[in-house]
Amino acid sequence: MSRSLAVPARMDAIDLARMDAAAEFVRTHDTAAALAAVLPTLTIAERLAVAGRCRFSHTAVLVFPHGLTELSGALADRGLVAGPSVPSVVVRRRLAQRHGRTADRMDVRIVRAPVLSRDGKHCDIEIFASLPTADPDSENIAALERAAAHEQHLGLAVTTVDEVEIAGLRALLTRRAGMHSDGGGYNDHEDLTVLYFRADATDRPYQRLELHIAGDHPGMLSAHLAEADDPRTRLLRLLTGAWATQALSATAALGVADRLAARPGSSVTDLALSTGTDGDSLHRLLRYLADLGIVRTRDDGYELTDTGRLLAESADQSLHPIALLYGGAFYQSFAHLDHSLRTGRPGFDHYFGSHHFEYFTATPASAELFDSAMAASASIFGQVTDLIDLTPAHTVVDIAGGNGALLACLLRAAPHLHGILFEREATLTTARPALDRAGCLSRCELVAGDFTRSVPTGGDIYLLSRVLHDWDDDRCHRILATCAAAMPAHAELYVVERLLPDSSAPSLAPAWDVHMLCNVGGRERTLAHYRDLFAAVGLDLCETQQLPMDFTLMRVKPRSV
Ligand SMILES: C[S@@+](CC[C@H](N)C(=O)[O-])C[C@H]1O[C@@H](n2cnc3c(N)ncnc32)[C@H](O)[C@@H]1O
Repeated sequence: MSRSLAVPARMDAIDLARMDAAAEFVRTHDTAAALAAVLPTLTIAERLAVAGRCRFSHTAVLVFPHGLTELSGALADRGLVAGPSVPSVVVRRRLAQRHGRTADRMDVRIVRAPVLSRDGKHCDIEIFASLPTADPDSENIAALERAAAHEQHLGLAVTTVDEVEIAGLRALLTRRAGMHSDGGGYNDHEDLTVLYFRADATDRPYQRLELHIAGDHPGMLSAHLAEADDPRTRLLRLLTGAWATQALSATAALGVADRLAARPGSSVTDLALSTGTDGDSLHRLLRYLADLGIVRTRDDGYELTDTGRLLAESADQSLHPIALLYGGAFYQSFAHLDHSLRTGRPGFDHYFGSHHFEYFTATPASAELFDSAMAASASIFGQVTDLIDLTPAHTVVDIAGGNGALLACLLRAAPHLHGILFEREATLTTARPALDRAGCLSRCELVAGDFTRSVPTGGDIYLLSRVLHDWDDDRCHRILATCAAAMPAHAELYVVERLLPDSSAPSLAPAWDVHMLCNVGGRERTLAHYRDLFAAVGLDLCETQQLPMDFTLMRVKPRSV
């Protein structure tokens, strides 16, 4: 029953319904269920890693009572007991910033009311009570805040104060769970650091998550706040993606990365002299590269970060050729994405006048760069080797295997194997010396041909790595049909591709799908799409295995009759 108040209630039906929903959520969830609800894109193992370092502690709402008496009454009406109030620091400042005021013109208190979670653990609903002030706009602000519900969140109490573990948690939330920093702060009244995260997805009961950490952690907090861009800043950062591509590509092309790899701590003067660049311009580039996380300062010079090291040609599994390709031909063609969007045809063909395979054939230097760029992802190939049982096989046929990097991995892992590299004549020219350098040429047959017409028969294992995504469904059917026709009944086909996720899970595949649209004329696909392509030519998808860099290995077999 509602209590009679001396003044009419200020809290409205929205405030009360939000408090009810917050309490009900706590009663019906435990830590595992709460994490599943707000972090649906994490794998079970990742959620277990979060649960190992956090416990579900509260749900939070912002409401607008006249004062704490009205709030306590509303809580009592719901069978809840208001705990003592504490001044809010972080939410008060956020409210002030949103409405262009100084924090001293806002009065926000934190009141917690205990509620047992589904597993009987002590949790709270955390209520931010924004009290009226002399500000003539108080009621307008209350209405705007009620409509936007900016402060609703689900709170996790972090059970570790180890900053490395907390950094790992932040990385899981931002890189794997698709959340981004939504600010935070330190409340000295409670000696608590809070880090807020927000997901743009609307398919979850709380879009915001709070990590609630005992003590003051200024370094961690400032790193988190630096990532909390407002939408305008975030969009501006995205719009400068082309600048980042060129900065990285120039760093690779001019040998800056290699010089830094050879001489970590080099001064700008030394770097400029050794790379033939202008000192002031190079200095400005290095400052941008530091912002991008590619270099960092050391004494009075610079050194590469782990990410930056991959730009050096000399690096193990270097991405140098990819930097040159993405900053070169594929950069120029990406400027014609609008053509692809209007016509469904590659911007590359529109700009260069021919399909990229033909263009690369006609310009051998670009062809070599393309083949090296493909081989630069060879780090995934090592893992493919571990996932295929090579023992019973005699012959591996790599269809459109580029310069033979994957085939060489398999042949090196299994000295009894014989390999066939099936490629276009032009690519075999660069593949031969590459296989020779890998020490595999003597066990390899190089066969030139067109995979839409026929491929070598009699293999035990067939490979199609990053081939199908180059083509539309009709061409894929043709390629797969020639493979199916050549494969003995016992043979297996292994397909490497990036799968489009079924959910909003973060993945490299959507970006590469647009790249395929604009540069190649192909597409990335979901697992179900691939299964249908295989089924249409009598092949069955048997198994999938996850590879690094969001690739998947699919095992496919001829359907037994
Ligand atoms: C994206 S690359 C993949 C290379 C390699 N499998 C890898 O994963 O690194 C696609 C390859 O398909 C080859 N290719 C294109 N058209 C072909 C055709 N009609 N017959 C055989 N190979 C072809 C290209 O030469 C190129 O090396």
